[in-house]
Amino acid sequence: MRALRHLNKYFFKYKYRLLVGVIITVIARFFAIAVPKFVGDSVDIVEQYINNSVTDIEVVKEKLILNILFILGSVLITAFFTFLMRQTFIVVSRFIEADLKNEIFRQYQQLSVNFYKKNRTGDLMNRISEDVSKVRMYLGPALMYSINTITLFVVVISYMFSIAPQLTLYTIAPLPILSIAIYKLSVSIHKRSTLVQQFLSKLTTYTQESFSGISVIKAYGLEEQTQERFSKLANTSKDKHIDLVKVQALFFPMMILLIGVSNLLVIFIGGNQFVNGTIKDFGIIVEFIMFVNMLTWPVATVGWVTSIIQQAEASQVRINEFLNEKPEIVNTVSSHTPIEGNIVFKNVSFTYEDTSITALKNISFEAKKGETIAIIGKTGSGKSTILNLIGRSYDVIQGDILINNTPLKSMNLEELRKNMGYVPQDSFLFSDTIKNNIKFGKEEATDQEVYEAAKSASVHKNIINFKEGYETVLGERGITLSGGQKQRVSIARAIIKDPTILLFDDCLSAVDTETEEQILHNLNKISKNKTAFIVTHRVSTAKNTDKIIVLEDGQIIQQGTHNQLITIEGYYKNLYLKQLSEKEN
Ligand SMILES: Nc1ncnc2c1ncn2[C@@H]1O[C@H](COP(=O)(O)OP(=O)(O)OP(=O)(O)O)[C@@H](O)[C@H]1O
Repeated sequence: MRALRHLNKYFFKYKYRLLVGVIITVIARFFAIAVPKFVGDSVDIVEQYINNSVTDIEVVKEKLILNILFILGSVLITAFFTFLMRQTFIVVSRFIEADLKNEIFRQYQQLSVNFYKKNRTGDLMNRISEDVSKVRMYLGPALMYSINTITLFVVVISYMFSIAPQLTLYTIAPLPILSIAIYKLSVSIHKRSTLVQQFLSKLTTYTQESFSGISVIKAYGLEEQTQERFSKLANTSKDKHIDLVKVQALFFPMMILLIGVSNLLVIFIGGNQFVNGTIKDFGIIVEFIMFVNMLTWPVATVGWVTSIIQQAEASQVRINEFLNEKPEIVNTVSSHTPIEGNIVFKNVSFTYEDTSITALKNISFEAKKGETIAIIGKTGSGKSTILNLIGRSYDVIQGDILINNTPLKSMNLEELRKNMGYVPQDSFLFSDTIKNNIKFGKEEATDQEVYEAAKSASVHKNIINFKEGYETVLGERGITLSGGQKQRVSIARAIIKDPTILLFDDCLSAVDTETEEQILHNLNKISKNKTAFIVTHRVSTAKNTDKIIVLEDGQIIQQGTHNQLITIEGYYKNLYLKQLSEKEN
């Protein structure tokens, strides 16, 4: 129950609603026990008429009608309050469920890129959906049934004791057995349903992948094999379901058996006691039979609730694990720290913790405000890592990165990110309209600003050629953009932000050289006061920049302008000559 303490703050938040819930439950149970009492009374009056202790049939009739009206009234009131009880507890549980989801999502947003690398997306999703659902069962049904059971027990059993103590003991004796049996059954049901869930999610993942990769499956003629693997998974999933159904099928028969045993005990022992005079009224036996039936379900819920709490505890442990995770990149500065574009790397070395790969070794360079820097080098040489470090996706441990002589860590992180326009290597677009995808960089942007940004990224003409223009929906529900179009929409998203620092991570690779030239030309115009870093494999991209940094194996091997570097023997000159001859051929 330790992990579940995390939820106490939410119980506190909704304390008044919960208090109302408890009062409603107590009222509902009080009226519920009135029914057996009036039934018992009715049997007694009939019995008295048969024994001739009451001789006037009109008195009997009047009493019976009155009891029927009381029963009807009690049933209606009980039903109304039971409705209110469910409304209160279940609604509160839905409130807390939403609050908890928000808390988890907020935490996810704060956690750094490294966290996402260490944990699988499926796991992150499960904790915010499956696990929260299990916790909700504890917040809603478990709480509601517990209060219901406690109230019913206190009210019913004390009433039973007051009218027939010995018979009460015999009647409730089998109930703990029922509770334990239901508990065992619930645990077994839970184990089996977890397996069912696992296989269902395997099946879903497999199906999803098969649909996404349908073109590869068809191209390699793998339909048969894919079908076979699907059938195997579907069969195992079916077997697991049957296992579950077998155990679930035991639930109600077991309850009926134990209710039957309790009823028999009431009839047998109650009957004997009535014959030997321990019990005076025959109606008591009828009342007790009704009480036994009334108690059975709450007793069964004790076992069920115990297993719900166990599952909720296990889920909350998993949720807390992520909630307690400390973000690696934190903002320690709340004051205003102007972001100017002078960026200096001083002896920066960087090793990725998870792979132990040293991506940068003793890197030093300077980028002045307004300059455009090209970073060029073989694949895996550390180009993207430089951009990642400027954007503080990771923190530097060895060496320093300074922006206007202030270490990066001493800058307000929010301000830093606001002043940064980053275009990743594989551009990601949301399943939304093109316009909203561009506006992602500046929510309040006007249509005109969106068009201007798209023009600067040389994608405006493509967009207006679509039937729906800027309102064209992308992704699964809509059209798929070509690689180059995607890259350019991503560039427009960065440009619209009008940031101080632009980080382009090889984001012109899918664009033809002519369009690339246009974009670079536009960029030149808009980046007068901005510092821009362009990671590239092409000399055509690098040649007009203010400085070119050539990386190899995490080290800077050359640095200078295009004109300087083509005169020096080395990587850049070789690349230049190679790409030149490719162009000529
Ligand atoms: N997030 C990461 N976690 C662990 N290792 C990484 C990570 N990103 C990159 N690396 C490793 O660091 C090295 C440098 O990678 P980086 O992405 O900076 O190279 P790059 O020059 O941008 O390559 P490319 O041109 O292929 O994009 C590589 O060996 C890579 O495997």
